Amino acid sequence: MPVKRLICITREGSAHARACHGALPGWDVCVVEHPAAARKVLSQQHYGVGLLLDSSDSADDAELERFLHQHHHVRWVGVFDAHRLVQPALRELIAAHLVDFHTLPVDTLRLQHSLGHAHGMASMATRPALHDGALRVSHIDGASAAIARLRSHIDKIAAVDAPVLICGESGSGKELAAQEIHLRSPRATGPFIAINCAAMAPTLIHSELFGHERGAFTGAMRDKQGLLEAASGGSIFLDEIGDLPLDLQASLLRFLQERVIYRVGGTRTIAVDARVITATHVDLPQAVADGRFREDLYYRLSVFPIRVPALRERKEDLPLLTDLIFNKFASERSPQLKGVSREALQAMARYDWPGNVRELINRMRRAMVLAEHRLVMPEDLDLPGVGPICPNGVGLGTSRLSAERVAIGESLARSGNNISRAARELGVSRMTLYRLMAKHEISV
Ligand SMILES: Nc1ncnc2c1ncn2[C@@H]1O[C@H](COP(=O)(O)OP(=O)(O)OP(=O)(O)O)[C@@H](O)[C@H]1O
Repeated sequence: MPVKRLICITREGSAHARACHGALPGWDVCVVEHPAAARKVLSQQHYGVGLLLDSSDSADDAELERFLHQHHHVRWVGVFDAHRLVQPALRELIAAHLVDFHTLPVDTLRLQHSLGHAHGMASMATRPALHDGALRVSHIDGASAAIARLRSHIDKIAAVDAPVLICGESGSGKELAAQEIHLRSPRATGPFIAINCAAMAPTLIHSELFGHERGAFTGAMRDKQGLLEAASGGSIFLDEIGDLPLDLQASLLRFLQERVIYRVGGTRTIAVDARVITATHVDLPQAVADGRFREDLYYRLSVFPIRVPALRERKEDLPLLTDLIFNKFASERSPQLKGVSREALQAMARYDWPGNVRELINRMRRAMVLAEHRLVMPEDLDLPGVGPICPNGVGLGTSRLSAERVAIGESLARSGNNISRAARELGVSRMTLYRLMAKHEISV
């Protein structure tokens, strides 16, 4: 039987602590004296269950509240002096953060029972593939076939030292993909420099990218290295490349052909060894056709074109991404909030996410702060045009289809795309699940 691990916050030497330890056979207990010490332990090791023992000093409650808020993954059980239970702050803390509580003197059998229950619940919630850093191969999260394809492209492209052009809608993860290419490439130990060409003033962009020599223009008091030079040995990511002014397109083309640059006002060539990764959310071939983008540069940049799929094309990733966002921003959430409701996930699946993952992050963060229930509800997300499951104009058939698709997507995500496990969980045969996946165009 696997050892059950427990982190226990208690004052050393307390009689209650000794009594409780003796009463917990089968548990591997890590005892710490205060939340700060527990924080350190939890940053290094995973504990599913925690015990707050004999915290008889109400002056510590605010710190304890902050700590519990941050460590909501742990199922906490508390043991308190009965007379403290009249204190409103402690009552709120128990209601918001604990799965069970006991009063002193503790009934050890009952305590064992609630810790066992907490352990069972914690093990249900564990997703090793998400929590174990060693298993994470990418920080582009998603279990959909579209993301698997993207990761596989990135793997291949990373190894080859040629320009990459990343296309995709705003907020879909183009910069993340660029970082991933860099991190998986032989240049990973070199710099990764990201620039948004649309955000830079046209008058500055030339000297920012290529640098300048002293006296090149008014205010150029000394020589300055440009971002391309700074990226030597690593990669430079030029976001919104479609917005690069035409004269700079010529300079960039020259750099790609000759691997040398001229600083503004300079006459000597400087060799630069930087991989160029570019991204655009506009249709570059159209920009070429309109004369806004050089055709020769387009072909140079798009040796390896990759496309980051929009979130609406991979809605089966929503439960997993939502879960990750919830955990990442858990410290900002309203205290009573424990997770995201099935209804909210269903509403998300009916929304098209024009702002993609960035919009999902923003809506979730807002919902987590403003939510008034234990779970994020559809109304907390405030999704435009997404009414209740069966609003006017959306028939039962459509609602059923959408719910079916979400349920399949969630189940596949939970089972790590294991068809047999997902089919068992959904209560259908593997054949039926394959048929339903084909119907909803879900692939793993
Ligand atoms: N698959 C993903 N997994 C985890 N986080 C993601 C994923 N895709 C995007 N994000 C997150 O969404 C946000 C937007 O991503 P990113 O900046 O890479 O998008 P972008 O396509 O470059 O946007 P823009 O076109 O506006 O520059 C970031 O916080 C990023 O970490």
